[in-house]
Amino acid sequence: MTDTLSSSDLAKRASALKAAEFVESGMKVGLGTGSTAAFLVRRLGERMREEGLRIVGVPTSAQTARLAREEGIEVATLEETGRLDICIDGADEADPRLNLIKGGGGALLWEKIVATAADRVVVIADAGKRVPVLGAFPLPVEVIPFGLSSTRRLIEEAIAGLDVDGRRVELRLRDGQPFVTDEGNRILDLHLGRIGDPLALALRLNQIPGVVENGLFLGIADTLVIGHADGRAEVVDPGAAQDGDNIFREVV
Ligand SMILES: O=C[C@H](O)[C@H](O)[C@H](O)COP(=O)(O)O
Repeated sequence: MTDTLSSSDLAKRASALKAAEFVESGMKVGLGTGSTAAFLVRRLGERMREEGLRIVGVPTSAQTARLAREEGIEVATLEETGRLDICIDGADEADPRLNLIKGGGGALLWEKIVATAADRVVVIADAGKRVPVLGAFPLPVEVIPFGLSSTRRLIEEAIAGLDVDGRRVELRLRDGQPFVTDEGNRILDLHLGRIGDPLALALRLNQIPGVVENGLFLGIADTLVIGHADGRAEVVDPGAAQDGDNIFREVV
């Protein structure tokens, strides 16, 4: 199995295996989406079979719900669970304050709802996801299909006045057709290059009618687990280890 994994997948797996150790029996767990989160869900399934771990999982996408069920994890909704003990999810970019871009797989809306319902949010990623400044990865914005071209124009106008390097807005396609999210919405990818003020951008985007949510996760993550291809994983916990003062935490 190990032989067939790329070095990036080995790193993703290392971070997921480390984060799986934070999960204890009886916990209600938010289950992320994407290739890194898939390693986590499989590991939790393995722990259930090997050690009798008992958890309830709240998936952040239909895709993760399917995988969790395949692994024998009890799947529930947030309505059923109430607050979660922990949410573990991947990311597309993470800056030094653990602010993130998410939604590369189109699951940002459920992911943000599930993450903000959890007492602890752990991000799992390979080292390449760590960036000094967010924005090289296109920022996904979930919009409703009604009035899409008008919403898109308003987004273009909004970013024209903000501290970013690029301004291209692209409708996400899959197999030549507009990508459809689990909520039946569309994704606009904002090619910004560099996001000088993520908070200003997040607030501005979410004021636009037709925008459901954006992929900036500001002040949401508590811990970052960075995996390496040799199987090592570093746990970065800025709240505990560094300044501990995340200016976004109270705001978004
Ligand atoms: O919508 C998808 C999610 O935000 C993913 O967690 C993110 O795109 C990272 O995915 P991966 O682990 O596949 O790089």
